[in-house]
Amino acid sequence: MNVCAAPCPIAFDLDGTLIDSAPDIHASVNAALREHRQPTLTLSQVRGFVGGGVDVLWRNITTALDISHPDLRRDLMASFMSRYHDATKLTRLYPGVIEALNILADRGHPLGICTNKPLIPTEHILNHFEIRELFGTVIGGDSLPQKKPDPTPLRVTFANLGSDPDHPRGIFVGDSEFDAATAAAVPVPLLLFTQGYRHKPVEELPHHAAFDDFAALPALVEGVLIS
Ligand SMILES: O=C(O)COP(=O)(O)O
Ligand SMILES: [Mg+2]
Repeated sequence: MNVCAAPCPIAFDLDGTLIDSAPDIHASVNAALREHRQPTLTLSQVRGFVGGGVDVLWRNITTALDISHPDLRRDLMASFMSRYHDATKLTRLYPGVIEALNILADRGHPLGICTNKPLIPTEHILNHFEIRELFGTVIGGDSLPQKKPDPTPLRVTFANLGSDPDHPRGIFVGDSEFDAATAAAVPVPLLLFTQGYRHKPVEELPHHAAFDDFAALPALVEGVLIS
């Protein structure tokens, strides 16, 4: 595992890590399904489909609803995106996120976003919560040809934050199987937020430390750093 000295680049996942966005994703999915006279899904079903980006979300939805026609799938995704690109009404920051980000920024750590959410809704939600300026780089699910769990987006995030591209240094903060696999592939330490959209028990995901309250994050970051 690569170690990092302060100031250390810190990359954050978005959905299920900084924000609880599943209610807005659920609402946009169901509006698209209704528009095309399809059955709707529960919040917990949709929450379980988040993490791999929009293509994975809709692959899961069409499998669950047994929708096989490619034209219908394309129309559903277009209808979804027309709502999702600026959906913020039902989305909340997890408690303590702003305070933790400000503490880490004040300590001089360069901060970035590495999400599988497409860039347009990502930028929209960061601006909505007035936290966009805290991040030196924002890599979305459609910013590069690769998505998490491919390590490339996280490597690019750290490189954009000043890390040597050939020897990535940094810390990743995320919530899911996708994030755990990505951090392990770079490799960098993962700080796992346990209140997000993970499927498996915490013990089954490779991680450096786990936390359920953002108030604990600054101390966990300090614990990773070499002095
Ligand atoms: O939108 C998704 O499916 C995943 O987004 P995340 O990478 O921020 O968890
Ligand atoms: Mg996530």
